[in-house]
Amino acid sequence: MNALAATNRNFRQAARILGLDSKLEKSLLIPFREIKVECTIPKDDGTLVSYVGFRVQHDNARGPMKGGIRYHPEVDLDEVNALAQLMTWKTAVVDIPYGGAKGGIGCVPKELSKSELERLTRVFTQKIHDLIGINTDVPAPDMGTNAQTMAWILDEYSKFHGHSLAIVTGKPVDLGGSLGREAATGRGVVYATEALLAEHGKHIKDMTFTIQGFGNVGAWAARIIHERGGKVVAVSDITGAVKNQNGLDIPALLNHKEATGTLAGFSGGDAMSSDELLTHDCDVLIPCALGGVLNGENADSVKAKYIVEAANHPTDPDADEILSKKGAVILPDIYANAGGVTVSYFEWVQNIQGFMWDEEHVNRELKKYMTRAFHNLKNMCQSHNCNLRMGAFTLGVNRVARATQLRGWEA
Ligand SMILES: NC(=O)C1=CN([C@@H]2O[C@H](COP(=O)(O)OP(=O)(O)OC[C@H]3O[C@@H](n4cnc5c(N)ncnc54)[C@H](OP(=O)(O)O)[C@@H]3O)[C@@H](O)[C@H]2O)C=CC1
Ligand SMILES: O=C(O)CCC(=O)C(=O)O
Repeated sequence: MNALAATNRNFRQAARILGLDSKLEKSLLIPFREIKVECTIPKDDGTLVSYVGFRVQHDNARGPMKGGIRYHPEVDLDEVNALAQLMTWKTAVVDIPYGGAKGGIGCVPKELSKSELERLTRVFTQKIHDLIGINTDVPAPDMGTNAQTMAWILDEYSKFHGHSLAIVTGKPVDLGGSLGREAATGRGVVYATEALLAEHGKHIKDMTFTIQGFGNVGAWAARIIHERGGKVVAVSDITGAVKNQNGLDIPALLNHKEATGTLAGFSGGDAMSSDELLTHDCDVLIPCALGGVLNGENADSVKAKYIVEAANHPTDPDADEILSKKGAVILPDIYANAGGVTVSYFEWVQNIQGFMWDEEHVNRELKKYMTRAFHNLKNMCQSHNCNLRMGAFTLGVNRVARATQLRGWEA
């Protein structure tokens, strides 16, 4: 089952639990707008190459649509649709005044030079600039994109619409970005993990962690867990994995990755295959890379008791079922990784106010939003007798449904 079919299925189950009217259910499922554009750029050697870019705007009942832009070879319309829909429920789960959107370009960013990436980003922005906006749709980084990508979008968009700081979030701090946004998704994952573990009478410092992906989200999550005394026993990137049952020296690993661009060759641990990482012995598994990595083939071998979904849609429905039968506890993506979009909201607010918050204030507010959302989602689990994923879906879907009804948008 692909990401869109799985997301639709979770939404329909939540709609049933909430007893939503079938017309409202249908209208919440259909995306507001799907954009598909051709982006042709000259490569550095002068040859022309074309890429396909997408932006799916899923729902705007609760506010401007919000979501990242992904550069990855597997990006297609279905995947972007699923991710856009997840953004709608995610912004509602943490109760920030946004709808959901997502974008992407099917490309291999590591095979493009910096100037090719800049041209591609600028052409994509030229193709979508009149369909995004500070009060309509605000992009941000996702896999394969970063603060520099957002700076190019801001600059290109501003050529058409005048200086527009709030058109993207996750920008460089020197160009109106928020302090704390770069770390926010990983930090939010840690706050979410703390809230979950506290429910079970446990603490990060007594637990072992395995982390798939060592990019923005994975590296920040690892760093903060390590700072809090948690033992990170294995991590992976696209080249493979490294393990150490006594706990990896995360600052040394960050330096190694920064210096060499890879985890391979790190002397403070033993190499392991990426596939083995997911079934490695640990208390908490945190997928921070691609979707669908936990599936019917490997779920039964997963040893972690807690799975914290820092990636979007890392667990397919087969794995969901197998893991819950085994007694694993899954903290779902639309809550667990919502720290990024929450601090994106703080960035947008700061840009609109023309006033910058200090980092302590950002982190304090982030903790407040993540902790409150956890309690709200637990309440949904109790009142509907459902697991954490359905607790999060019912919480998010219910808020969007209410906003839709209040606006009088019901069919
Ligand atoms: N950035 C954000 O604010 C948010 C991101 N997310 C989600 O978190 C996930 C990660 O995003 P982000 O950290 O931004 O992305 P990045 O591009 O910064 O990092 C992705 C990481 O995944 C690794 N990776 C890619 N393929 C594999 C693989 N097959 N096996 C193991 N590792 C792999 C990459 O390896 P290498 O380093 O070798 O390239 C890299 O370390 C995505 O699902 C994204 O949607 C969710 C909310 C917000
Ligand atoms: O920060 C944002 O606006 C969106 C981040 C994102 O794409 C996500 O949460 O999946």
